[in-house]
Amino acid sequence: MIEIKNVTKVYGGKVKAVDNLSLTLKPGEIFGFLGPNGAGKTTTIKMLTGITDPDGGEILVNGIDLSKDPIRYKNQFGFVPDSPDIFLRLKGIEYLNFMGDIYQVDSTLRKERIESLAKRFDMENALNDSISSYSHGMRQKIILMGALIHDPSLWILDEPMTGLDPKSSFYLKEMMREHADKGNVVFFSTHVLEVAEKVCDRVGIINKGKLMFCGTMNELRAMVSENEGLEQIFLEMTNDEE
Ligand SMILES: Nc1ncnc2c1ncn2[C@@H]1O[C@H](COP(=O)(O)OP(=O)(O)OP(=O)(O)O)[C@@H](O)[C@H]1O
Repeated sequence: MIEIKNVTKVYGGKVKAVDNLSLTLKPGEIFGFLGPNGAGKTTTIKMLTGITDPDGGEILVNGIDLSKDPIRYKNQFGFVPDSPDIFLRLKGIEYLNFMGDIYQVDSTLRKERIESLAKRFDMENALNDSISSYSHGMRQKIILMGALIHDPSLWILDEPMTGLDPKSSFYLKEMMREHADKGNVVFFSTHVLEVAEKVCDRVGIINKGKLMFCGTMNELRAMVSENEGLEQIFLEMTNDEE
């Protein structure tokens, strides 16, 4: 469960990247966070993961307050950032073991998880190569595998489908569903409406730091008139003209 309460982030004293945002995500749901470029999605994710501090409001994951118990808080989630270009000098397997060490995953469990994730993402033959030799999609996959190695209850994924081939994207969506169905929460950002439409139980639409809509895809569809598509509603909600 994620509780974001009246959270605000202001950059440089003037850019309100996130403006009084409140969201509650319940166990069992895949939540898609949608918005155009610069809407405040990454800033929200950075606050949710403790990378940057909010200027106001509070955030709780599974009842744990980020500002009061940051280590226990951070143990609750696995995070995949939008840029997978980190630890390029490590081999895939070294990176996974590094993540396993950080999260204190014991060796038997670690081996099992690495094998099963590598199989799912078709990475079995790439684990002994250095990450710098990987394609963008493979880098995305190794980061994803590292984020899931401690089997966190909450998944936080920033633009997770970008760069994945159709097969991996399909498996990831399937894994997201399975994970949510076990009573966990999957929170991911995207600027692609079709992706959200296919996998989300609920979506939040953010523009200029403000939440414009939060509800199920059916509730969003109900707002669409006969002559409009979902895309048009999305564009209207995120239109820059006042
Ligand atoms: N470190 C920073 N310093 C100053 N302003 C920033 C910083 N990071 C983001 N911003 C500004 O905050 C606003 C929200 O940016 P953010 O990156 O959260 O949007 P986003 O929805 O993730 O966009 P995108 O889809 O392009 O990644 C934008 O106006 C952006 O220019």
